[in-house]
Amino acid sequence: MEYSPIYQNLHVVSSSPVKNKLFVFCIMLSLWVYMIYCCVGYCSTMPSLMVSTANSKHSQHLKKVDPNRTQPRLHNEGDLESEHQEDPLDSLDPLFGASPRDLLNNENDLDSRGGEDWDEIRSEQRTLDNNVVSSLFNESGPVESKKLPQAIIIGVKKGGTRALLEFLRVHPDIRAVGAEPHFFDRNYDKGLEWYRDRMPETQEGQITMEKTPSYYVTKDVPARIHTMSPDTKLIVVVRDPVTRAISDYTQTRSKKPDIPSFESLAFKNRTTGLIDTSWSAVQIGMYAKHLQRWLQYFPKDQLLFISGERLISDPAGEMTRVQDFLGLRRVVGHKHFHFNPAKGFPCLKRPEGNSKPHCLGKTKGRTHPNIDPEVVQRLREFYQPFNRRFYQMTGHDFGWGSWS
Ligand SMILES: Nc1ncnc2c1ncn2[C@@H]1O[C@H](COP(=O)(O)OS(=O)(=O)O)[C@@H](OP(=O)(O)O)[C@H]1O
Repeated sequence: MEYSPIYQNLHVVSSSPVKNKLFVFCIMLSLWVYMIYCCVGYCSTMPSLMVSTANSKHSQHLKKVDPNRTQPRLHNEGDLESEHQEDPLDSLDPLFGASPRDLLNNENDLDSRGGEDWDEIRSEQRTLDNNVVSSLFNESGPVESKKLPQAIIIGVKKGGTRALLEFLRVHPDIRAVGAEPHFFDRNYDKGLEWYRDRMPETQEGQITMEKTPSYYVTKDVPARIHTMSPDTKLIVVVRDPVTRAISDYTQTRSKKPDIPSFESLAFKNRTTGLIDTSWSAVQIGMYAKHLQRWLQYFPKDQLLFISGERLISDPAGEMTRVQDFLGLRRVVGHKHFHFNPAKGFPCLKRPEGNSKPHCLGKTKGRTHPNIDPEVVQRLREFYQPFNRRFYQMTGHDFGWGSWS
């Protein structure tokens, strides 16, 4: 017989019961060390015990990873329409008339593709739950099915909609599609079954959600959502309309660096100070106008307005309002947020463990260009009556100016 060192070694090990036991003991020891390592949060490849109690209770039922989710990608970290400027609220109605001049083309908005940034924190939790807990249940598991959304984040563009959706997706009773389906504005002819198919599977008691910020300003959308279900809960993240317009412009410029300056787009006539309300970046911020349309179809208490500013300064407080509005347990709170001073934003963290918080990617929080202060001031004056009306309609002062 040929000499084989492997055979020899195996033979030696298997022939000695003491060595055999030692071998098994070493393997067991390594496994235990690895498990402990995982439990304290340093491991992302093994089932973790870091899931919150509330999460684990619900996620027991989660047998599948959301097929709609993108794969994890980590990141560490006055009416001047007429020159007379009487009452802008009475005389302006851009959305019922001509379509906005959309130099800020949304079609290729990176955000439409979904919140890749924070997928890892959720999919990790849920996949692990699936692995560990599903084995404790019967083979077939609880029934899952795709449902039309019962709640939708309808706007506004650049308000903080992605952050809100990602915060909500931490909640075990919410399943949301990451990408923006744009069903009620761009894909309506595809039918409700197409729309339903975009949704993640849910179990009894879970809420299905999506976000498409252009809904808030699109003329036909309120009627269409009402036709789908008059009970749909609607969430709007609003932000100072001047900052929102600049953010909107910044996003477009990042894709089309050659576009004209903000100042030249904002005015119809810079000398007279006439604001160009046909520019979508200006038009979107006339929140009161858009709200009028929604209130023709939905009662006020079916809409929740979240402050984009507070979503940054007090994410837990705003999340409490949203969870209450949706009739959910208050699961997402202070312990899920870590403020990242370098980014200037709250990032999501696991309640336990010491893994790194997860922040939104670099398409959020871009540096805004410096805009001529006179132009900013003129825009503030322009929005003043719209803001005031919006505060009256919502019963909430969002604090976007000293006049309030
Ligand atoms: N936690 C957290 N992390 C990062 N960014 C945050 C966060 N909360 C709110 N924001 C603000 O969200 C702004 C983008 O808004 P949206 O997500 O609604 O944009 S989009 O319409 O979906 O493109 C984005 O606007 P810009 O700062 O102008 O880029 C952010 O200010």
